[in-house]
Amino acid sequence: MLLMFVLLALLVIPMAIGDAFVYHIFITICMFAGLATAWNIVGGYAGQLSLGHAVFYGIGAYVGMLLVSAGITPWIGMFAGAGIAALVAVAISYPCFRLHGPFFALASIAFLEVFRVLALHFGDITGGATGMMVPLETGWQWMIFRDRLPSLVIAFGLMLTTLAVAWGLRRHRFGFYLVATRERESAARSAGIGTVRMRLLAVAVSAALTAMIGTFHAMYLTFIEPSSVFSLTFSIQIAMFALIGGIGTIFGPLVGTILLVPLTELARGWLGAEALGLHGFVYGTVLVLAVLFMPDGIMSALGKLVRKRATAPGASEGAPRTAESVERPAIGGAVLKAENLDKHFGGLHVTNNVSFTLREGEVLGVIGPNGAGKTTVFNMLSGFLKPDSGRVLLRDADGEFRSPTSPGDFARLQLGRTFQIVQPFAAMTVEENIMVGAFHRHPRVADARRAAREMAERMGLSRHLDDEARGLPVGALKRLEIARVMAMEPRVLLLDEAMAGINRADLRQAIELIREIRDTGVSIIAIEHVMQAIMSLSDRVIVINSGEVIAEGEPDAVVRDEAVIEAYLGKESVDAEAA
Ligand SMILES: Nc1ncnc2c1ncn2[C@@H]1O[C@H](COP(=O)(O)OP(=O)(O)OP(=O)(O)O)[C@@H](O)[C@H]1O
Repeated sequence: MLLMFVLLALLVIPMAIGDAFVYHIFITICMFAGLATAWNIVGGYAGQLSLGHAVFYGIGAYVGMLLVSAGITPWIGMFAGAGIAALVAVAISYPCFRLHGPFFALASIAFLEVFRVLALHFGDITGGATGMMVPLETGWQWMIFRDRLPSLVIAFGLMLTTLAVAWGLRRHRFGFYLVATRERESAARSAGIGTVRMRLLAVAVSAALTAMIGTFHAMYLTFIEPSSVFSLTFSIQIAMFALIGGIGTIFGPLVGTILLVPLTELARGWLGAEALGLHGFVYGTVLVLAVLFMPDGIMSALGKLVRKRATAPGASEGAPRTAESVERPAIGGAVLKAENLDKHFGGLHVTNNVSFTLREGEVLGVIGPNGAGKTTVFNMLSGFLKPDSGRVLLRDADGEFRSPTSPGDFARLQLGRTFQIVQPFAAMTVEENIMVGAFHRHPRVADARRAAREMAERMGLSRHLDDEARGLPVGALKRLEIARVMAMEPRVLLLDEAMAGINRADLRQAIELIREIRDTGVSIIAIEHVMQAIMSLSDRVIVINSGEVIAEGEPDAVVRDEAVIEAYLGKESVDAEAA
């Protein structure tokens, strides 16, 4: 409601005042709000801090201008520019996505400089440093007007389009995937998300929208030249509006722009004549204050003020729901086979000829001293590491054995894994975290939400549904990790120290929970140091020491094995005595 009012005001206020300068300010607000919102799809949702977004704005401006010079309307030029910008965005972002944080930002600045130099160099086409001017034909066809009102209407329309795209994206599965990728790339990959593809899509959409606004703005200014179009200051301004308003939020960039653009323009208007540069000082002071007092942006600060952490009606108090007792299915044939897995890290032989089989409906415990290579085996069983030799075979739903290679392939074959150090999507709510897993089986948002709520109830997380994952206690975080994976409805579940660091009450619940999961027919491999859990859950145990399987069998037999006592259990009891 408030948003409608604000948006309407952007159109009505300049019309009511009718002053050309006021029109100019509001056109600038709409343009920057659109640009900052488009930037936020990459910088906020996907977490790639681009400081070179003026590249796409410039492509839109130049393509539009060149086509107008050839007698083609900017309404077509706008889409041509968007298409070219999207292609350029994919081409230059693909190699840069390996870079994170400041390195990605630096690379984006480098590309901006390359485009500025190219525009100067190909002066025959772009007019070089002299710039390009539109042929002064007015009318809707050329997007050039004597009055300011039509330009405001177009800028407003472009801003609304961009906001609608950003809003739709964030609420769509794609938006969840983008934010999950930003928060924890490995957890996102284990949920079957093609993280590189997601980022490329984001950058393409963002670049296309930015270029469309670029075409419009070139027509509005009627003149462009390389240093003002491919400008670092301009790029930083776009990012700054989004950062101050609330990076990653849907409407933060709009709010940031509405507050900062009038301030810049008015300060320039009022103070520019009095004292040269003073407007920059005023603007800078406001930025510093905003960063000091609202480091996560205005929208986050407002969100914290109004957020009510309401308890969902009928929510359980944190204990996993006890399921009606289901008869445990009989253990079946092989479902996963590790064959002669060998892995080196430099000179370190981390796993040596590791082979074992997991059978359907079985719980296979994996124990061994710290640094034995257990997690490395898990990483090979889930596609995060490629073995130097050997292979992993996973049975698909039709009973055929396949040899998947990437985490996405493993996820598609219904293998889910947790991580030794929990990997929640910290800035997402508990519900959203579980939805990321649920999308695997339920592509529609409403279905995924329903499945996530059911899973939260089963895991005793209902009380926390609307809480951000970053604030959860350890026990709940461990349950959330399992909930996200279970929402994928896996047939094979890999648990990496799911019970480390939890208290006794939580431990009993966790053991019960894993029994329930097992009784639904899921085959489980669990790395665990908590012997109580290993002894009460495992049907079989394998012991890994120095990268080799040194024992395998029923839990009671394995713990009496001399080699196991020597390598693992004995050492632990000596440690316990010493403590
Ligand atoms: N990416 C890597 N690069 C180099 N060495 C690694 C890498 N990952 C693991 N290692 C080393 O490989 C060995 C096995 O590590 P791994 O994490 O598989 O052991 P673990 O049995 O899971 O231990 P823990 O019980 O402590 O988790 C260790 O010596 C570790 O330092």
